[in-house]
Amino acid sequence: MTNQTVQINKGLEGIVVAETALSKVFGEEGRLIYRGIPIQEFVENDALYEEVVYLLWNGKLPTKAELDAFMADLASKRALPDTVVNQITQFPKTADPMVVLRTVVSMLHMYDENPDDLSPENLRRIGSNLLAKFPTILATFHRYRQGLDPVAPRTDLTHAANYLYMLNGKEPGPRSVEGVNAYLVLLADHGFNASTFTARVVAGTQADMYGAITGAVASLKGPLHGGAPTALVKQMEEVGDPANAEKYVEEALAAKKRIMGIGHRVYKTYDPRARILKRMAENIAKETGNTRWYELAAAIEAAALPRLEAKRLYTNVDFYSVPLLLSLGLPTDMLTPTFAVSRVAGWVAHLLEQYADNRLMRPRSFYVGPEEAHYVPIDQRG
Ligand SMILES: CC(=O)SCCNC(=O)CCNC(=O)[C@H](O)C(C)(C)COP(=O)(O)OP(=O)(O)OC[C@H]1O[C@@H](n2cnc3c(N)ncnc32)[C@H](O)[C@@H]1OP(=O)(O)O
Ligand SMILES: O=C([O-])CC(=O)C(=O)O
Repeated sequence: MTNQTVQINKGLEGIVVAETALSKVFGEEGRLIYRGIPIQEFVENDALYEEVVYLLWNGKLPTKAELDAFMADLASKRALPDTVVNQITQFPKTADPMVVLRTVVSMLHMYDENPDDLSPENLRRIGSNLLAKFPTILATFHRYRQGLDPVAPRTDLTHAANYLYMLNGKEPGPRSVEGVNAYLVLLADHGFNASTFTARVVAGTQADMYGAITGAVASLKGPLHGGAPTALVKQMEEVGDPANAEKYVEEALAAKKRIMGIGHRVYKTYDPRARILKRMAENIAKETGNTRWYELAAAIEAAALPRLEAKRLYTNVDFYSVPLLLSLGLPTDMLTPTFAVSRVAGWVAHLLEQYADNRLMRPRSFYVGPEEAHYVPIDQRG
């Protein structure tokens, strides 16, 4: 093989490595379906996040009785072992919540009686255990770092409502619950995105599900993936006022900087989730009177898109998640963790597929180092 004959697909662009029946991204058309159902139908019908999780994990929408049982099971798994809560309260208060999440997910393997059994029933048990506990891990840390006691999870609230309740210590209003629930619904799965692929690579070695999800959280944290909102907040703060957006974007692009929340490996048009999130962010901004973030985002987008259209770069899901979640009162460093609260549904669903039909993931690299060199003893090296 020479570098003339080998085809190198940097970033695995366009490479198909497995089948999935979970979600399909129509990159040219700007459409997304979960098991055939267009994502906007879930939002239009006020579907609960738990319904989407059930759909992804079971291949069908739940009946009322199935949903009730599924929600009761998740709610019963929300609490963390006391030892884990104690450990979280030893972490540095300045820790990044994504690092806390990554660490605690890995730690939970040690508190599970049967963590390495890869049978489908056990994998479902672990998947629901993790999905149920993500909000509790984050809320426990968020309260501790503010010097507050953790709030025990409630079993009578939905996933979205309980998350907000544990973060803030008070029952959230319907607008916040609706907003967070819709956000969780929209981000639950997205083909072979980087964090999902990471999870599948780990599972491909038949390592445990805790390890695969730990890897997925690590991958989501990066600014080119789920970490983009944090970087976008920084850019918004630099812009400061919508009137500065044109100048800021022009200078940033001239300096070869990226505008965060713009561009996508698969979408060559506006991300359908961003369209919905934009509308929601605008409505919430108007309703709450907290318009700062929405106005900044809209001004940056208006300055960026005409300049980036020629490269087919459009608004992605991370962009309007910023004004939406900030207007709902989430702190900046909880944006990416909240993405993880949603996406764990997809990770688990993909892992169920991967373990059920596994083959070790092992691509090749093209070696460009020297073909012949020799060991030199340390005292003879110059
Ligand atoms: C949930 C999610 O993960 S959605 C994505 C979240 N990430 C972001 O929003 C970060 C900003 N966006 C990006 O960095 C990219 O668009 C990615 C990582 C999402 C996709 O990247 P890729 O498909 O690998 O595209 P690649 O990095 O090759 O860029 C292609 C060209 O577009 C440019 N480009 C890509 N994104 C941007 C951007 N946000 N701003 C400015 N220019 C950009 C690149 O500089 C490059 O230009 P060039 O051909 O002149 O060198
Ligand atoms: O699919 C991708 O590459 C990134 C993305 O939008 C997601 O993970 O939701």
